[in-house]
Amino acid sequence: MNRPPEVDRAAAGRAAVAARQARAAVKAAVAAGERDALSVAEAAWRDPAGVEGSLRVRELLGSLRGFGPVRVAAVLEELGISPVKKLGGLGVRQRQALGDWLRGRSATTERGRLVVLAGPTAVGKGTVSAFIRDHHPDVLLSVSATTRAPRPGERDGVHYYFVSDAEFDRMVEADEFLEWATVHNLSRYGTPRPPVEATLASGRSVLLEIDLQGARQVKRAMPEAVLVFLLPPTWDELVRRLIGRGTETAAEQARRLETAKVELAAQDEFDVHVVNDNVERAAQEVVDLLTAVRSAHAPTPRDIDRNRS
Ligand SMILES: Nc1ncnc2c1ncn2[C@@H]1O[C@H](COP(=O)(O)OP(=O)(O)OP(=O)(O)O)[C@@H](O)[C@H]1O
Ligand SMILES: Nc1nc2c(ncn2[C@@H]2O[C@H](COP(=O)(O)O)[C@@H](O)[C@H]2O)c(=O)[nH]1
Repeated sequence: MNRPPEVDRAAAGRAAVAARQARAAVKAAVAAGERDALSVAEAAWRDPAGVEGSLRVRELLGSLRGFGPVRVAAVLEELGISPVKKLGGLGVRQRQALGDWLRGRSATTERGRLVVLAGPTAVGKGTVSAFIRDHHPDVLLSVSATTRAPRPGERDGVHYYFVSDAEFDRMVEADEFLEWATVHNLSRYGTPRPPVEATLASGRSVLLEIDLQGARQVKRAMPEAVLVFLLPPTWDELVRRLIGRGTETAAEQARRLETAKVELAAQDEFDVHVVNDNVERAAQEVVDLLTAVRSAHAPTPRDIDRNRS
């Protein structure tokens, strides 16, 4: 049966809006450093009719950090690509030229810093990380996956990706984690690898707020990562914070305090120690590590630590 033309027009309009939104999401992911521009181009060439394939080359270039219209136009001219060309419509030579250019660019972009924030339960890791997320949008705060249930007020994709045991198993099998661990002998937590890799490659810094086992795994996988141990002013204050937070049962609090003793005993494995007696100051010390300029004269984490003691 033939449908009236206005029905077809409405469906086509909805499809166009959806395609525009999908393209905008790809551009936003590249701009945020969550997707690497070369992998977007390669996806377009694998499937020219897909979302990436319908992205214009100038839109992809315009999503790169520091690339305004003038710089984009200059690169398009250098590569001999028309400003209206879509990624999926590039010929073999143009694909080669753009691919080489993107590869060369990522080789010369200085990688961002990876800082790992760990420390005993209730010391304030989440509080300090949230302060950094709210005041330093240039830093990517990695969102972990966990099998634990959300607490009141926690949102999926913001505080954690709340996943089932089966989904966590699948992610482990697919090697999707940079690190993962069973924490407090209870739930599993893991750092999704792709956003961390893409963000570091784009030159932005990444903060991981994870437990001791995860911190050790990251140091093995990426020795250049800076491990920060957050300390409470005193043991009694740590206990006060845990009980005052009121999010765990008495049994769970006792279990967490046992883990805390083990974690405090491992603090010498860390590059830097930060005492969380004041959230803003502790956050600033972590941010200084994330943004420190890497030059011959820049302080190393151990210098910063030494100067404080
Ligand atoms: N500098 C500080 N001074 C006083 N209270 C603080 C400070 N930092 C954090 N807190 C409080 O301590 C409690 C525990 O903080 P938070 O939940 O951030 O700890 P955490 O290290 O992330 O814990 P966990 O590892 O168990 O998730 C919270 O109630 C928080 O408001
Ligand atoms: N190894 C990892 N540990 C993680 C990760 N994300 C969070 N954590 C740590 O788990 C405990 C408990 O957290 P809570 O939110 O349940 O209180 C805490 O020490 C976090 O630092 C991760 O991806 N990997």
